[in-house]
Amino acid sequence: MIQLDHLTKRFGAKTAVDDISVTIQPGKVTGFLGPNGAGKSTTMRMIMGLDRPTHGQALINGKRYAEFRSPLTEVGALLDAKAIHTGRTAYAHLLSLAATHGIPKSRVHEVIGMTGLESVAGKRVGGFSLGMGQRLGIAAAMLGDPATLILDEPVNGLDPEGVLWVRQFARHLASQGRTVFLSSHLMSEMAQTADHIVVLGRGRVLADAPVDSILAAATRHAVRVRTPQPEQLARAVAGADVAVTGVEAQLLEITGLTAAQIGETAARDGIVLHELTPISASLEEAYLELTQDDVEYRTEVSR
Ligand SMILES: Nc1ncnc2c1ncn2[C@@H]1O[C@H](COP(=O)(O)OP(=O)(O)OP(=O)(O)O)[C@@H](O)[C@H]1O
Repeated sequence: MIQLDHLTKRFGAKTAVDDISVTIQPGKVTGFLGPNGAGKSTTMRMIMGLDRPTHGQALINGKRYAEFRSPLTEVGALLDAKAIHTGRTAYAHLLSLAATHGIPKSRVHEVIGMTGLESVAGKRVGGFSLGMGQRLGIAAAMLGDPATLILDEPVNGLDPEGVLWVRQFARHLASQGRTVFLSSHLMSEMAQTADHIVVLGRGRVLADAPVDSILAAATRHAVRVRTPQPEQLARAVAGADVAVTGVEAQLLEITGLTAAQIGETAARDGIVLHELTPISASLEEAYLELTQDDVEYRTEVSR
């Protein structure tokens, strides 16, 4: 479990993380979402003891990172996949990490197998693809068999196969009862990977909820109906939770009813329909809406 308790980080006048209190539960994949600059990496760095909070604290299973006598066996992290000595082989890299933490050689072979690095373990890390580098970073994070995993943008820049692998691996680790906390700036990716989502915008928590309820709240369901009898249809479907909006002369957008309910009402009243289309706002659109006031660097469209 990871507990963030009024966690705050200021860099001079800039507040990167602004008083966040969140609990990240074991046995689940928790997605940490937010636009660039939202404060995700800074939060993860504070959990890992790499940045000191200005205020508040971050606890892993009840302790601060600095209090662990053997941190690698408590928490593994992938924070910057490129920060690896490039001249070494993957095997040598993992072996030296293991040696300095009293981890047996057999575990190095285990994590190499677990992350599918067998065929490249003897190759120099400098020649690794991004995907292989990510796998190596995850292998290093798994060396101490930690109960808590923190991965910063683990799918960034990966091909579809790599993305799928990270997704399945994260789910597998959570199913073993581990706490898995991973960041992304892509809602669609997180919706497929996470059980629970924490959305950050300008250092503040904008949402902290199970992925299902985020999806339900985020997606707008409406039905587009084309009919030569719009007034009649609007009267026929009228009800407390129903909203009818005119889009064009013979085109309505109706919320609060399913396409089937609208079709049946129209049939009952003899109203002719030319089109009946369920529409839903994409998840990515909903996420942009949620964070639009919180994007630090907005792309200006020049005309
Ligand atoms: N060492 C630092 N000194 C000054 N400002 C910093 C420092 N580290 C981060 N920041 C600022 O804090 C804010 C949050 O940055 P952070 O990297 O945590 O965001 P992020 O959500 O991880 O975004 P990204 O995906 O772009 O890394 C940004 O405005 C960033 O410029």
